[in-house]
Amino acid sequence: MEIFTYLEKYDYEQLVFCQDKQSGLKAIIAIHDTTLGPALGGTRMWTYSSEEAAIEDALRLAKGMTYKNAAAGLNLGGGKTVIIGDPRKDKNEEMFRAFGRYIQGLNGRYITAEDVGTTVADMDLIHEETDYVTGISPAFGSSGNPSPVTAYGVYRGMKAAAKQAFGTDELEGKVIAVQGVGNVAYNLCRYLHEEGAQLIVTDINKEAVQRAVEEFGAKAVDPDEIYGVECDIYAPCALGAVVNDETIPQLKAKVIAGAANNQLKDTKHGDIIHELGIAYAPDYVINAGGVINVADELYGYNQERALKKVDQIYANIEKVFDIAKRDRIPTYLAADRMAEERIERMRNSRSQFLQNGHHILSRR
Ligand SMILES: NC(=O)c1ccc[n+]([C@@H]2O[C@H](COP(=O)([O-])OP(=O)(O)OC[C@H]3O[C@@H](n4cnc5c(N)ncnc54)[C@H](O)[C@@H]3O)[C@@H](O)[C@H]2O)c1
Ligand SMILES: CC(C)C[C@H](N)C(=O)O
Repeated sequence: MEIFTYLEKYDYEQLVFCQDKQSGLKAIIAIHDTTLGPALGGTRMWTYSSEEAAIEDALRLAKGMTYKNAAAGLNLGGGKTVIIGDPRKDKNEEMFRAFGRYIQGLNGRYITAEDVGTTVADMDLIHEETDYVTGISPAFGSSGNPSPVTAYGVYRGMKAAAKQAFGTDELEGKVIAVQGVGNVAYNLCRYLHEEGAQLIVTDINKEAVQRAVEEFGAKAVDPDEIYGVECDIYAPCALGAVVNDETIPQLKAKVIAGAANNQLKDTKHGDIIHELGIAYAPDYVINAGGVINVADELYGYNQERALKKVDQIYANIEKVFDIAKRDRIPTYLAADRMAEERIERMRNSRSQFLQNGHHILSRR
């Protein structure tokens, strides 16, 4: 990969490589765009097949956070970290402490939180070295694990998408196919079950499936079967790239609404499902509940205020569908337009002079 060519093409600001021999830390922090504010995005720990794959993932995820934060109405830019390693066996205290010191070195340009492979306990270790971390333990007056709040946002966004497809946002009696019943989807299933939806679930983790069957009366299917089941709504809550050439012909659902990041394998798949009349709730708009929740820590965490903001995911999904109808475009493009327009408006509003972000006389 020609790194500077790539950074220039997609307008990235900064790429930081962090190495600590003693702890084994190998981390890549990507900062995409800080027009709206400091870059906020989680830290993913994963066993990448190559360094290039890790760099690509960090870059792709950081750009995704720029769009997610902008579309959610947050005054935050987009960034993300990947740590190369196996989260089940390569973690140690020194690693997260060393990483925290690297974050501190960026002096607030980047703020981290949980992502796949990292936990609240990891964030607490980072917090030993820097304040630029969110999703730390509630014992610190903080917001803790973002997953249940992400689930609430997905639930609200799914209702808004259902309204587009079925004329009502009632989910009672609707058949919903949930792919992956991990941290987010377990909580999502609880909301859906409480509203009277019928659940079909799958996961490669048998215990996770069993729990959903026992607690929510869900029907279990094998991982490969989930795409083709008879259902009203398909909720991808495991992996990315699940809407692709192989899966689209199998889909019976009228709505796609789930937590997973980067659900469309390629943008052309967003065009295809649009032509098929499937109502797609763009991933980064519907799954913004976690980042909205952790971002509230920057104002002194208030759960009520955070959940009120997460509730707005319903209106944000409605807005995406309105833009799609107005401009006759697929919803994934409408979401991009919504995010990009906000960034541009804010960039332009900064053309007036302000001393250090404050009025020139404010230090008197
Ligand atoms: N946790 C959050 O707050 C948050 C926020 C935004 C987006 N997301 C995204 O939502 C998705 C789920 O996040 P999570 O925190 O619940 O992760 P998780 O790891 O707790 O859950 C994912 C589940 O998917 C299962 N899975 C993996 N491969 C599968 C396959 N091929 N078929 C079926 N199941 C499979 C795993 O066994 C696991 O139970 C991820 O894509 C994540 O990036 C999470
Ligand atoms: C900041 C985190 C809560 C971000 C979350 N991992 C996401 O992808 O939205």
